[in-house]
Amino acid sequence: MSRIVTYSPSHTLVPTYECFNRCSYCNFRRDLGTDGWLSLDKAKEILTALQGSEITEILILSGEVHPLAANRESWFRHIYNLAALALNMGFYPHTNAGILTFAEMEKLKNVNLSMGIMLEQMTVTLLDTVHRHAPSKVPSLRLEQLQWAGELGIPFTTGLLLGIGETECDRLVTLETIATIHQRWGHIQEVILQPYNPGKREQWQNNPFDLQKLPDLVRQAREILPPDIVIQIPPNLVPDPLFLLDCLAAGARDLGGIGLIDEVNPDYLHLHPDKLKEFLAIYGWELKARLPVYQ
Ligand SMILES: O=c1nc2n(C[C@H](O)[C@H](O)[C@H](O)CO)c3cc(O)ccc3cc-2c(=O)[nH]1
Ligand SMILES: C[C@H]1O[C@@H](n2cnc3c(N)ncnc32)[C@H](O)[C@@H]1O
Ligand code: MET
Ligand code: SF4
Repeated sequence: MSRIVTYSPSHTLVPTYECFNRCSYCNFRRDLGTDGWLSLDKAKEILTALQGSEITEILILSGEVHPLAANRESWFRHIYNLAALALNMGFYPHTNAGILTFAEMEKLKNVNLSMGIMLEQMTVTLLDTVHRHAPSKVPSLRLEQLQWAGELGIPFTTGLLLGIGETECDRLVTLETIATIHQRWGHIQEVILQPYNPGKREQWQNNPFDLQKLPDLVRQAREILPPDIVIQIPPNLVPDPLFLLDCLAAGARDLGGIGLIDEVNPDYLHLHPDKLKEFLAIYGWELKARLPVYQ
């Protein structure tokens, strides 16, 4: 019998690429005033074209507006409207718009199946390096997001960004933090182990995370995290399929959202799920589509 690994057939909608943070590794953000908003009409056009396809999840991934900026309220309303539109058109929205207020999160819960925010790392010294110009990456703020999602009972995705200047010990601390949060509320569905990969647009241009280290980290994560949390590896960021197999052997069981473009890493294309399925089958793994909420 083959073992099962899942993925979510997904399409990403980007309300805006404009972001007041400047994470050094980001290939997604645009400066304020250089990108508009995705209109509801355009979104409707995109979603209409996706109806009847295999896509079930709409990932709403956004650049962020400062919490005190004059246009914060209209930015939030726009994200809400996009999620509501996707839901009304029969899709399952999953929003990651960075740091939200408790009230914003509570409202977005009504139009999302699940939501998420990456913890990145709990390491405060990164605020002197890659997160120097990114107030949204203060670890205590991100941790609070996980706690609020727990209080609100929102099925939640989080994860670690690997290779941004953290130590091996830092990674374990971040995993232990997620485990502790989950023990209290039980709402963390999946933890993404996301290797940093340099892209064409970013300032940083650092070396990619050493993939040799990934299977061992998956193994450690499997020991630290409660058994009902699924470990997710984005397959396009692990270009050597043999490493992907090693990650599965170490306990990873999900490949995340797979669509045409990975908006966060546009330089790294996804293999078509049919091709991935064929490849994995050779090694005794059955690739199965799932919804944004695990059964
Ligand atoms: O295809 C992607 N999906 C991303 N997802 C979606 C994820 O792979 C799953 O599709 C959803 O969590 C649904 O289970 C994220 C979700 C989050 O909550 C936080 C960060 C990410 C990051 C990515 C990403 O970089 N690429
Ligand atoms: C949406 C998530 O995408 C991740 N992210 C941002 N930039 C990169 C990159 N160059 N490589 C890999 N992941 C990245 C961060 O973890 C963010 O929280
Ligand atoms: N800005 C959000 C975050 O960093 C989500 C998109 S990142 C490309 O958490
Ligand atoms: S990673 Fe998210 S918060 Fe950081 S600059 Fe990019 S879009 Fe903004």
